Amino acid sequence: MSQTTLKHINFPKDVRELQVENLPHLAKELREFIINIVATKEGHLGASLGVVELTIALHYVFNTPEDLLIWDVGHQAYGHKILTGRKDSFETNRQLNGISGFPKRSESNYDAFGVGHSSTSISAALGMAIASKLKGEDKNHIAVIGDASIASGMAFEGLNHAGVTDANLLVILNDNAIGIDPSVGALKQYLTNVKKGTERQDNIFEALNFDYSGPIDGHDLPLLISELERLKSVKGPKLLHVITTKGKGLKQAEQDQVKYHAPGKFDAKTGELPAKSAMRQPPKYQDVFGETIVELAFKNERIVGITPAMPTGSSLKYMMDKIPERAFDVGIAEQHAVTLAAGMATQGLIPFCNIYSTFLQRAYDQVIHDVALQNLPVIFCLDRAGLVGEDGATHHGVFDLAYLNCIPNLVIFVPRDAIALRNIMYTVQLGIDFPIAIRYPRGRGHILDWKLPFETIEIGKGNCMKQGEDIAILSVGIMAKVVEEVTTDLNVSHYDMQFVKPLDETLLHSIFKTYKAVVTIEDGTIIGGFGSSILAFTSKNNYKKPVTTLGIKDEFIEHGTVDQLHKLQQLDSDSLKRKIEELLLVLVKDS
Ligand SMILES: Cc1ncc(C[n+]2csc(CCOP(=O)(O)OP(=O)(O)O)c2C)c(N)n1
Ligand SMILES: CC(=O)[C@@H](O)[C@H](O)COP(=O)(O)O
Ligand SMILES: [Mg+2]
Repeated sequence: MSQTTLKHINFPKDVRELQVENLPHLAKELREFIINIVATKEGHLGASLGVVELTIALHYVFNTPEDLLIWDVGHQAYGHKILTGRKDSFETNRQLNGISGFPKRSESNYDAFGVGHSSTSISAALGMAIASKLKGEDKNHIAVIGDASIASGMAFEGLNHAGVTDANLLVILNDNAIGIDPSVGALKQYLTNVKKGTERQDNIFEALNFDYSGPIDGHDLPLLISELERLKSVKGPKLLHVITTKGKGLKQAEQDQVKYHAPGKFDAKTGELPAKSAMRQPPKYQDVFGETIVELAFKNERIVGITPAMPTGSSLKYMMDKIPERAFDVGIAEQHAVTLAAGMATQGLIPFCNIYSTFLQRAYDQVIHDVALQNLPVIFCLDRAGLVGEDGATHHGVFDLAYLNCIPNLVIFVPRDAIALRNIMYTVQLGIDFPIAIRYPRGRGHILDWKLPFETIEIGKGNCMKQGEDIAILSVGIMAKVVEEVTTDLNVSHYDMQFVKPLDETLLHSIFKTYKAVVTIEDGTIIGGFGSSILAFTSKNNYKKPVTTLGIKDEFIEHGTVDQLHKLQQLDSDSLKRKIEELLLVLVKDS
């Protein structure tokens, strides 16, 4: 085959017909292709660069899609997508109406399982392997899982079960010694010792009845291929330990693996990131959290911070750097993070447990059973609430208001801006006798001067932002900004209710007595969220005024920019304005 392999490749036939000695050239082209597109279109970079050889080897050796290949998390699957029919659409990756950044069953039959949240691959592959056996089918089932993801409880549950089956399951541990941030925990130390050759006895995977092989160099294509060929004929659960370098092939990505996990735009030739803008910008909510917790923790020694594997993303890193003995990265372990916080709270500590809204879904029982039921004063800081943009359906933080709303004892606060976030953090560390969830979005707000002297926030109180006539718009969180834009032109009232729970009932009674109609707006699901609580309030109190509830509709929202998605959900200022004007017309007609 000529040197232009990727350009003319027709998958899978052409790849499988290549000589092994031609595969490194394909790997080189695949890397360049990924770098060139991610440099301009953005996305996850380092993880996919690290598994280029592994991707080629897997598709070369196994008969995908008949053999079922599952990528854990799926942020490393760009090479897989490009090789399996999505080369031409790859430039639409993560964009509105484009392909998803993660494997997705509806996108390709090579995507055996939909992913995005970590540590699901072993259970899913085991489920498929058991199904194949029951159906009498002879297939291979392969889960590729990273060193940070395999340390999660769910992965261990899968290993523990698989070890007592004769399922035809191959787990490939892609060990690059890093998650988004450096991997943590005793398992990480164990894997490091295995690599150094100081931990050859009592192999943890052999102890779980897996046929263990490795560690082998995951960039050595001939070696990978011969090892995978050998494993094809090994029966039962097996684990191949592969060592790779995250960011392989792009110098900067290898050197700064945290930044190049998902670097944004960069120069494809030099690997350089663009210079930071010199213009003063409003801070990211994450940095408001990170800087504020440090400021508070220096004064209040009972404050502790917890993150499950997202120190950089959440900015808890600031506290880990300044007060390391009170800031904990527990790895991809959301359930543990929540119950750890609960345990700390029983002993008088003030835990700020920072979890992305979407990942808290995994620790729902812990929130209910370990925190709320015991009414423990855990402070949940739920980052990435609302629509997160290009990560799409697996990552939007739109369910939290609904899934938290029904939990007794739990207070839910949604700051409208950075100052409110800072002030609620200040307020709750002064002392609370209930758990609280504070949920805020990804990225920057709009307030430049946010580091003002702290003020306390009265629990359960809303604010009147603008007094008008006829219609009251009740917002929570960053929707206040959208309402503000609309109410500059329209003579209606705006209330920032702040608390989804408890509702400010005194304020609500006065609103329902004053206005002809009420509109609620939130960046969470309409079902079960803030608006639904307002509807429940009206029916409980027998108010007959019309209430319009705006928010995320009853559907999974795909990927796109946050602005595009807000527009599609009619949560942008033009849509809100249209809605209010329609309502005003109806009110005029009815009067
Ligand atoms: C349940 C859950 N928690 C957190 C994340 C965020 N996350 C995505 S990738 C990642 C690190 C994965 O590391 P590893 O498994 O070692 O794969 P690598 O990136 O090194 O290829 C984390 C923490 C997630 N996707 N799912
Ligand atoms: C794959 C994954 O789950 C993370 O990499 C996630 O994309 C991080 O999101 P942020 O960029 O919002 O931190
Ligand atoms: Mg890793």
